[in-house]
Amino acid sequence: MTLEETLAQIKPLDKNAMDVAAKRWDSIAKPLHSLGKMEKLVIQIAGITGNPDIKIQKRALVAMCADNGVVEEGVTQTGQEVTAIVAENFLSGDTSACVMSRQCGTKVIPVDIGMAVDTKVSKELKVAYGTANMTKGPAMTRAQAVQALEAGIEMVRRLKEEGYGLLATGEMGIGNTTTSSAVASVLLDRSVEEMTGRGAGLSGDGLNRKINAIRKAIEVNQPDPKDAIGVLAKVGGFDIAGMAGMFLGGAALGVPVVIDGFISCVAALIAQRICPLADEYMIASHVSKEPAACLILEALGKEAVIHGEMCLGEGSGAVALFPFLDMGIAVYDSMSTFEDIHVEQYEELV
Ligand SMILES: O=C(O)c1ccc[n+]([C@@H]2O[C@H](COP(=O)([O-])O)[C@@H](O)[C@H]2O)c1
Ligand SMILES: Cc1cc2nc[nH]c2cc1C
Repeated sequence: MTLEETLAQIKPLDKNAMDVAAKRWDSIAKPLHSLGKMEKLVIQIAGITGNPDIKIQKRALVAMCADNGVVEEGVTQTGQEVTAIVAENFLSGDTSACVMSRQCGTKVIPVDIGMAVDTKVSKELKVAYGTANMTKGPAMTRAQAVQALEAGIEMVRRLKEEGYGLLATGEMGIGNTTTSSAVASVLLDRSVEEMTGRGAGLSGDGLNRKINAIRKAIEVNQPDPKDAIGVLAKVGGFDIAGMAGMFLGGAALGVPVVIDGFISCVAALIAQRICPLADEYMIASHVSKEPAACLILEALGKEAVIHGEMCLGEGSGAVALFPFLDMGIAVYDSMSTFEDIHVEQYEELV
């Protein structure tokens, strides 16, 4: 499915399905609205799928793995080779997000969307061998940005066909908090300092180098904030693009896609700027400890469930939401109603 075809398919949420789901919650024998965001998320999922009959779904975490040319500027705590090592560990089940996923019956699928080297991870959807150094010119071409968006859309299409009904976004890419801060600073029109944090554990000097590199990348590339694909191409990354594609694909195909941490939030923001209707289809999970994450969620109008001071990436925060969702869906699906237990509700006095 091309990007253009995908965007043409995105419609508002199914309000009828949401009304039926809200009524079902209100009939359940418990204080009204007392399961808070559990209730809201289940109603949102009914709107996304167009079906108020929600069952516990086959679910997957897609980890978009890519390298970022900007690491040449000394903006990270570890070397670029870590991307490939962790990406391969996704295959053997040996990353933190893999361990968490096993706890909640989630299949983990790493995708090489643009790593600098080839690994055992499938490179079927690979766009290029890493991005260019954005302090010297655009990170990628516009055509590559579209190709990476379409790779994300394609993952959602395939997984839906295989019966997956709930997807978590994840990523692995040394340097991707630098690109994410650059994109966030441009799209939200906020200062680079405010949007930049320590990523995967950067020291004081490193943080200054990171801020300067982002400033330089923005100065050299002059991204237009009104052109989200242009911003993505100039100062973004393939990992961000792949996740943004997943959000657009989820919106077009009626599949709930869960936002993870900072990098995933930036991808969600790009998807929303490409297609404003798409944000209704995104599910917020947690607020990353990276300083800009809460500002991006606010700009998206999303309230996360988990305030856990996590900032690991890989999709770890997104899968952490799954047990919460499972509990909500189980109550929604199987709990007795007021009528079942012969309890009368009084009319609300106005
Ligand atoms: O998801 C987050 O909020 C998050 C915040 C900080 C770091 N990370 C992870 O750390 C890596 C990027 O950090 P860095 O410092 O290399 O830009 C990347 O692989 C992410 O998965 C992830
Ligand atoms: C080991 C390691 C694992 C990661 N997972 C996500 N980002 C990461 C960064 C590092 C350094």
